Amino acid sequence: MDNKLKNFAMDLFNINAIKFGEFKTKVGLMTPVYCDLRVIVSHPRVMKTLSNLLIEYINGLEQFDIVCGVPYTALPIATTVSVNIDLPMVMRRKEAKDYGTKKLIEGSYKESDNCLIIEDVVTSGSSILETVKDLNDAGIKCKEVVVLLNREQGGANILKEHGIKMHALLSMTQLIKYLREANCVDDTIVEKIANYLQESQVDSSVIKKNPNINRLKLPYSKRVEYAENPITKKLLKIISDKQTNLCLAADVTKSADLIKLAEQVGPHICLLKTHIDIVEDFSMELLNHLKNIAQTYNFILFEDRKFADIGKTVEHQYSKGIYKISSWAELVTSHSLTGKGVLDAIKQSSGLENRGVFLLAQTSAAGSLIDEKYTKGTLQMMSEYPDLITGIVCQTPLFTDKPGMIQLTPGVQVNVAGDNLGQQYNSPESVVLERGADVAVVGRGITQASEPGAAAENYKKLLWDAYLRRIEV
Ligand SMILES: O=c1ccn([C@@H]2O[C@H](COP(=O)(O)O)[C@@H](O)[C@H]2O)c(=O)[nH]1
Repeated sequence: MDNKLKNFAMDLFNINAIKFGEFKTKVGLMTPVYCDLRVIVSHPRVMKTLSNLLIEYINGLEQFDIVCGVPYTALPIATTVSVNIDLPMVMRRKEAKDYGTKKLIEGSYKESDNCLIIEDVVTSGSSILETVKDLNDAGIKCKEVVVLLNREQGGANILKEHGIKMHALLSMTQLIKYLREANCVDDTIVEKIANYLQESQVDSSVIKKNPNINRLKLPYSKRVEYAENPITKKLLKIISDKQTNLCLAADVTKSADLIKLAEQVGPHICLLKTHIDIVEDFSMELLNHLKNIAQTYNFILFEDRKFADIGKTVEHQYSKGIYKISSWAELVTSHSLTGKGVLDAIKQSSGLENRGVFLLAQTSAAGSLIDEKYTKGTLQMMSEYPDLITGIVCQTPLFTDKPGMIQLTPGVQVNVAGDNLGQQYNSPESVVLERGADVAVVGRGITQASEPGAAAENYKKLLWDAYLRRIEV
């Protein structure tokens, strides 16, 4: 089987079914490898090989009453299998006809027939689940799917969670290994794909309840109506009106520098993020200046306080002390570490009408102790406080089905070299196109530029162009 698969991998490469470069996926993110198996229908020899490979695989599985291909690419593949092993096939329509039977499943079948599903490529498994749902609604049982290629991005686990066992002829790792051995790709591509697979894992949250709502494809202006928090609405409107998804990390230590910076970059940003406790000559006067500048240039003041204590302490840290954060920062960040008490404290002290919170679910720092369980717990907290949470601070698209929430991504610079204290950078294009950022945080890329205003304008343009490419305007 190994040799046959290797030859088949070469066939796929030769007919241009596997491409390397920069491609957009179904959910709007970028990928360095694209599998377009629709072309197989034009290559009967490759189709025959695929059919034989699938049949060899299926013969090792339990018996099925019927087979069904996931529309559309897998339809002809399932047909060849059906014809060659004499296994009846049914077809799933993507839309019901508006005349005649209005059935979604075409063909002859009995209720409780056991159906084998066939699919070409699996990323999240969402298309398979849509097919399973329609088959189940028609009374047909589906427990197993055979796929040509598993992209290894989490689809197998998601299907397992839904009671579907996935069998794959090839995994992405295997495919790339075969192509490397045959010198069809070089080590740089192999490494790029390995990194991409590691960084683009998906979980059940990407299985959208409503396939029409995907924040990565929706313009900011259209997302306003989905936001439940008033500051989130305000932010989305500012982003849309000013055409900027740039947040400045204004990490300077003197009031005069902060004011000057705010004036210089004001026209180009939607958020001005502060660490107010690093300002050596802090006074409430500084905040009055900042509030005026924010009003003049229409941006939001955002204190990156990263609350992480018990609720009662956070209540004081938020509203009392010398900084009185709640009185001027419309947005703050919080860790999810100590649980919901923090959010309740912020909610109580601010009222809901004019404050929002970004929860930190991942960090850009190397060696962070945040693991997958912590990140998932943070997303759960987000779902429980839709009226308070503005979004999530993270590095990868952890959610796509909540267009009213904003993904804020720090660690952004044109020069992606990183610093000597663990900060890791990605380019403006990649955070928006590959990592799902709605708003990108840029600090030293602007503050250390010789002309911060011009640098901010440049970042604004790069980020906005990437956003336009993402939504395909
Ligand atoms: O994971 C995180 C969370 C927050 N930050 C903050 O963003 C800026 C980044 O500044 P640069 O100069 O662009 O590195 C800074 O204020 C951090 O506190 C982050 O970097 N990573």
